[in-house]
Amino acid sequence: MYAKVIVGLNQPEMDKLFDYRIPEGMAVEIGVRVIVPFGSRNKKAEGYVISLSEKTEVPADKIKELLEVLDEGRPTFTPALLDLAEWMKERYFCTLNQCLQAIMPPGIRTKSSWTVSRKSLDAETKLTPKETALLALFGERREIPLEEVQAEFGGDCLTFLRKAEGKGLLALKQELHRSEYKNEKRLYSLDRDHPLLEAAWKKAEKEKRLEGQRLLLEYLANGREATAAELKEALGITDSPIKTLLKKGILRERRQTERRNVFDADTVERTQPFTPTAEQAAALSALHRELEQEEKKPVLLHGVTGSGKTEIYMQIIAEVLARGEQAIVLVPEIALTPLLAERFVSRFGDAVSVTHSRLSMGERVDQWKKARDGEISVVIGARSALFLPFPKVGAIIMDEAHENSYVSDITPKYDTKDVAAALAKRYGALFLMGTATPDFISYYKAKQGEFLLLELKERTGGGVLPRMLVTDMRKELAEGNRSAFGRALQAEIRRNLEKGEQTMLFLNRRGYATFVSCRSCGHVMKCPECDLTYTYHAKEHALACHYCGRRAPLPKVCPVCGSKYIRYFGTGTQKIEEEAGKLFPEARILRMDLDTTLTKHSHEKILAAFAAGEADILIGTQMIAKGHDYPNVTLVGIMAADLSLNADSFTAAETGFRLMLQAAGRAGRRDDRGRVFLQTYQPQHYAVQYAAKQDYEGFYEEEMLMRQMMGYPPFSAFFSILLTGAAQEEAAQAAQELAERLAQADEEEIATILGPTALPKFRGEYRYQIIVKAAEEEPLRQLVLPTAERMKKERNRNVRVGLALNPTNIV
Ligand SMILES: Nc1ncnc2c1ncn2[C@@H]1O[C@H](COP(=O)(O)OP(=O)(O)OP(=O)(O)O)[C@@H](O)[C@H]1O
Ligand SMILES: [Zn+2]
Ligand SMILES: [Zn+2]
Repeated sequence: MYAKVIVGLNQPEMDKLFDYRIPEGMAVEIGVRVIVPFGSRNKKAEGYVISLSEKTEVPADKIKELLEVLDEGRPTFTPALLDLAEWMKERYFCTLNQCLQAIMPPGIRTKSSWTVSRKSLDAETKLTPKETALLALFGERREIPLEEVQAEFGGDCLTFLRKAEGKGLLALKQELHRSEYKNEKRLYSLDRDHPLLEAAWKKAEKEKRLEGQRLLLEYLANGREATAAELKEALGITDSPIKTLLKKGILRERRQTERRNVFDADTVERTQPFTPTAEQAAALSALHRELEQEEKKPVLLHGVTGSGKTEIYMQIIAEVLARGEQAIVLVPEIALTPLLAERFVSRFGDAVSVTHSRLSMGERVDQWKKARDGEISVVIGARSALFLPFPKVGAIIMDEAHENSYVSDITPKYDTKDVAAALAKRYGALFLMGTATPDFISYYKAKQGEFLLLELKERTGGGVLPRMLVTDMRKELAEGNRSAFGRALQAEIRRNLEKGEQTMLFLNRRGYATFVSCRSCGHVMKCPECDLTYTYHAKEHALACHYCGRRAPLPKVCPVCGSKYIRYFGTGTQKIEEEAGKLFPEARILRMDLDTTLTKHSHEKILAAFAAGEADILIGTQMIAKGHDYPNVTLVGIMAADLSLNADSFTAAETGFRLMLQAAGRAGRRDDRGRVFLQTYQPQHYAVQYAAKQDYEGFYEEEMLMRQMMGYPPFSAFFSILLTGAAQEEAAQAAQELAERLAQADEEEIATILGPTALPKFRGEYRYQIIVKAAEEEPLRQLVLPTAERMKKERNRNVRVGLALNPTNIV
């Protein structure tokens, strides 16, 4: 038998299947991880078995054998996940290896390291100056890590090293490092039938210096088992008596692996399903119908905040579990609080687990194994929860489905929504997206019939929507108020402090300090071609359009009103906190943003403290806008709606609008006390106008007209191509060349090619972007993919080419 293997090395030329013979007696299943020999020098590498075959084209004297099967032979990739990886490869223009890496739990991959060891030389050997320098690097050492040589002689010094190796100066050696993340305990107990036990005991009782042994024997005499740490703690002994008795065989060691629980289900009270409201019942019966279908349509559940979406998820999950299938609930990383997990645990007990990036690697691997081995059947998690190796998923639910964080930021840059849909199809599962503010592409697809659209328009408790009030910050400035707090908001915060009610203040961080506007008239500097906000580049003190590449100098006065109050917009949560402290010295203030939530659980602690009434005001970025229900919050201030409205993306207005609506959803969910202040320099902006009316449909219609006019998705498709390299010249040249080749390849002139545009350096690398736009996606793919592929293969590795289709944040 032969195994067809993807070798886990990240080089484009490795992106094909390699055949290996399966040695006699080795059990190999499709989807397992293996160790394979590789290349002419039989380096070792991790690989993934994609398929099995009776025959091979590789000649018998050339074929190599698998060295080892990992994970006790249990497959890492289920058939559905393998199939998904193939799909991702096509969809996201990357290698199969990259897709498999994205799917498997981070950190389990076998790592490899190389060392260089010195050989003794005979006096005859003539050394080149470079070789002398190399040997000097060793100093007194016999062996040094390859990295050290690379740091000295450059990343591609391998040829030189191989030559030196051939000459007998040194040897290169590879070592593999497994990361198993086993939570292994070593338990010690007494072998009570041991022939030497009696004698050892007597001796220990007699001799004072063997007091440790005596204590140990006594403690374990009743058949107890304990870890070394427990023994040392209980008896006040050192390691030495344990070691001595272990050596004699009087103590026995047993290894026990435990899968860590990340949730204590026993502490959560069980709840019963609610009787659905009329709206919920209608949605549920539509979902039941869909569940019965062989070919299922993705479902978009558009329900206002508090309309009972979560309850619907739970009732669907109950049905899926009853069929013996599993369910995956995706939530944005930041919304994944214990509170949310608890709601699911209260219904499904210890069938539920959670997984997210704040868990330790070991905890994550354990949850992954539990899914594989059928120990859990519901998982709530961030986007990687999709890739748990469940046997048969019956439903994939995506909460807060409008969220940007669902887009992966490392290769492959997948959109979780697309991947979830593709995976659901492979499982034959229901894919349910729930949100109060659907993103417009999804809403458009639903309206076009590609998704099934279900709507919930009322809050379950009959709660009313809050009052929305717009504050014109230009007017505040004109009347002498330079503060970030409008006067009306200040008055309402005071009122809330007096009444003991809570306030939330939102500040969007996206686009922080990157656009330029006039504080007198609210005019925002925009690219005249694309109608997208110019991004301010501080270094060059200039404006740049990240879409078409146009540049403009920073104006000294406002081109509309002539005011000198031109500035790049930006205020941080910290500044708001300072100001709030001065304005309301008696208030207890909490702040939640990236800085205050760096440590594990800090995010939950802040929210829990606020929920417990330990603060009057919570200031935060959009991370506080998600799905939390605080009955005592009656006032919400959106400090600078402009920040999101003016991001440099075609989705800026939409994103800003949705944020305003979500923030509003936090106010007064129980009664009619809810008030929301929308502070803005652009009160006339259509997104602000519609948000004030909480009119999702109205805004959607108008925004779609704009997009159609400007030719943005969903009325067009575009690729953002990013060329990245450490050497500026080289990256710029490659970008120029690719743009030219694309223009040449576009014989039928279906596409518009914008750029290359230089983007700000990122992690020390130069970046150039090309945008290729066309009316339809398929012909665009046909044009861009082969051209970019060829470029990738021809270019040396110094310039990387990354592709993204219709990214919402262009940069
Ligand atoms: N059928 C029902 N009868 C009574 N109460 C219900 C019903 N369904 C849900 N609820 C309650 O109404 C509240 C809001 O429901 P839920 O949290 O499911 O709404 P949601 O749409 O998911 O909210 P959000 O948009 O904030 O995520 C919850 O306290 C929930 O327990
Ligand atoms: Zn102006
Ligand atoms: Zn432009």
